[in-house]
Amino acid sequence: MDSDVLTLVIILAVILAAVLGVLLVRGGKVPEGTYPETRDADDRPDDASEASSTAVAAPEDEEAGAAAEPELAEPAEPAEPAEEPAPALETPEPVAGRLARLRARLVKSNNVFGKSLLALLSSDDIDDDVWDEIEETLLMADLGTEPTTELLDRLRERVRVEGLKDPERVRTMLREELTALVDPSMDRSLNVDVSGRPSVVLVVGVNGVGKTTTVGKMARVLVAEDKDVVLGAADTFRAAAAEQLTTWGSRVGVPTVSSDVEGADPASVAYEAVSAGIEHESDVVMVDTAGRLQNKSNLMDELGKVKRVVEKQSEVDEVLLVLDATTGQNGLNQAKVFAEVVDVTGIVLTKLDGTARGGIVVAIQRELGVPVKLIGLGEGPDDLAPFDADQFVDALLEER
Ligand SMILES: Nc1nc2c(ncn2[C@@H]2O[C@H](COP(=O)(O)OP(=O)(O)OP(=O)(O)O)[C@@H](O)[C@H]2O)c(=O)[nH]1
Repeated sequence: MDSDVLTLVIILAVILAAVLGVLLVRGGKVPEGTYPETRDADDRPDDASEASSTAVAAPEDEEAGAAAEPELAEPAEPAEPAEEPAPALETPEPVAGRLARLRARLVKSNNVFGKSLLALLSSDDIDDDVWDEIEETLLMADLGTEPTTELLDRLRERVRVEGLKDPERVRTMLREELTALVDPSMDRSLNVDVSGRPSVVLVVGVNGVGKTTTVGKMARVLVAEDKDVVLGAADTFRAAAAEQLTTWGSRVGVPTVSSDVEGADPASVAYEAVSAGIEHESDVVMVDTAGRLQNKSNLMDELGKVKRVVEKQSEVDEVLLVLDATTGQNGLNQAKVFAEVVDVTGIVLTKLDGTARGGIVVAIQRELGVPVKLIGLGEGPDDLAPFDADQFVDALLEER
C-alpha cells in the first residue's frame, strides 16, 4: 500500500514537472522578427488637434509617448523563419531608355487621339465642322479649354498660311505645336542630389492613385542610379501600406521606416525616416503618405503637419503629387488643393497606359506651373519613366 502511494506521488510529480516545463518554454519564447521599443500611438491621422501635433513635433521625446516609435526594417535579413535564405536582390532596369521601352503602351492608349487629329487635319477641305471635330478631339484628350483654344488658333493660322495638304507636313506641324504646349523647356529633373544631407522627397495624393507603388518604383529608379535610399511608410492609415512599401524596398535592398501600429502619427514616422536617413548618411529619403481627399480639411492639415515636422530637421526638397491620368479633369481639381497645402514641386502621372487622356499633362502643367516629372505606364516594378516632352508627343502621333 505504501509503495503504491509512493509510486502515485512519483507519477504525479513527473506529470507536474512535464506540464511546468512546457508552459515555461512557451511563455519565454520571443518570436523572432519582433522589433523592440514600439509603443502605442494615441493620435490618429484624422485627428488634427493641437495636442496631437505637439506630441508629434518632438517624436524623440520620451514623455510625448503619443507617437508610435517607428522601426527600421532591414530588408536583407528576413525576420522569420530564421533559416530561410534572404531573397536575392533585384537589379532595377537602367533609367535611360525606359520611356523608349514603354512607348508602345503610350502609343496604344493614346493612338486614337493622334490618329484622329492627323486624319482631320489632312482633310481636303477643313471647314468649320472639321475644326469643331478637332476641338472635340482635343477636349476629349483632356487638354483643357485654354490650351485647346490656343492650339486651334495656331493650327488654323498655319493651315491658312502654309496651305497644308501633305500628311507628313501636317504631322510635323502638329508635332511642333503639341510639343510647344507640353513645353520641353521645363526642368523635369528630380531634386535628389543635395549634398551634405539626404535629399528628402515627400509623395502625396488622393486614395488609390498609385502613391505607394510610385514610391516603390522610384526607389528602384534611385537604386539604378546608385543612390542609398531610405523609405518612410507614413501612410499609417491603410493597414497594408507599410508592408507593401517594405516589400518594394526589400526587393532592392532599401530599408523602410515604419510603425506597426495602425493609425500611428504619420508625422512621427516621416520624422524618424528622415532621422534614419541622416544617421545612415543616405542619399535620399522618400516618404509615402496616406491617400487623402482634398476636401477633408483635417486630413489636408495633417499633411501640412507632416511637412512641417520633417522640416524641423531637414528641408523637403521635392514634393511629388501623384495623379491618376484616368481621372482626367478631376485630377486637376485635386492638384490645385494639394498645391495650396504643400508646395508641389513635381507631378507623377500614373496609369497613362490605360487612358487616351494624355492631354492632361498639358492641363496640369498649365494650371499649377509645375512640371510632370515621371509617368507610370504599367504595374511592373520598372514601369515608371522620366517624362520627356518630345518622346511623349512622338508617341501620341505615332502610326500603328
Ligand atoms: N496600370 C497601371 N496601374 C498602376 C500604375 N501605378 C499604380 N498602379 C496601380 O494602382 C493601384 C493602386 O496603387 P497604390 O500604390 O496602392 O495606390 P495608393 O495611392 O498608395 O493608395 P492608398 O494608399 O489607398 O491611397 C495598384 O493596383 C497599382 O498597381 C500605373 O502606372 N499603371
